[in-house]
Amino acid sequence: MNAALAPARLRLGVNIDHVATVRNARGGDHPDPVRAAEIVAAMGADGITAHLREDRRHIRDEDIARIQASTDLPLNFEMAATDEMVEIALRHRPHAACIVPERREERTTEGGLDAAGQHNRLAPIVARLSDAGIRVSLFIAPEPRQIEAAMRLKAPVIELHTGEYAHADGEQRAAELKRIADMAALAARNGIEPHAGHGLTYDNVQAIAAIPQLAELNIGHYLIGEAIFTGLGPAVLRMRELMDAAR
Ligand SMILES: CC(=O)[C@@H](O)[C@H](O)COP(=O)(O)O
Ligand SMILES: NCC(=O)COP(=O)(O)O
Repeated sequence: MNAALAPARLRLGVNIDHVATVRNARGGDHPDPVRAAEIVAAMGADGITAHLREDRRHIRDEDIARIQASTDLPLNFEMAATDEMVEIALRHRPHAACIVPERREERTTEGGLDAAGQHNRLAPIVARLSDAGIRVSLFIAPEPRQIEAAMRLKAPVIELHTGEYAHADGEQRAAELKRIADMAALAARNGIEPHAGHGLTYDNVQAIAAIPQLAELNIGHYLIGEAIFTGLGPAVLRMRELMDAAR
């Protein structure tokens, strides 16, 4: 690894949404994503990510303030580009707001935000959040036109969607990895801090973690799944270890 290119430490943001998915399956308050946030903080993770979906299928409104109160870690609030979500973000003022695409019928966030095609809709949202001191991130596919759109929108951060990479094999995976590496470099050259996430696992994280320009990975579903078998603390530590070994 070229130490001159790599940010000091690749941050790990842990997405705790799917603790809430399990909680909601029974309609009660166990397992509590706040307890997960506390464990994640104690294990030395660098941030908490939570996605308040429009349908509230996992994280709910009241979780946001509780998560913020439970740890000093920065909260990366994932949100759709809607008036409702902007108001919620402005009320809670998280460290960062990551604007994600949302389709109610999807199983998960299947693709990146079309920042290039939605400039006029996104511009006032990015401006309002930024004016409130919230660090805006755009969850986009690793495509040059989306990076260029992020530049036009003056977003300080992008998060590259790694789902296609995670689902690909062989040559296709290598091509996806190259796309992510190239777009991380393009973003960094243009003053945008690149992050990455979605579908990352112990098996596929290292090639992504080795991309020198990336400053942060956000990882959730796999870690929460592993936590069932090993506990959340050990799962976070193992992911951290793999990330560190890749740099
Ligand atoms: C935007 C994103 O990738 C995360 O929010 C993560 O996937 C967890 O939420 P979903 O599984 O509901 O998409
Ligand atoms: N933005 C990606 C994220 O927060 C975590 O995605 P996943 O690991 O749950 O697929």
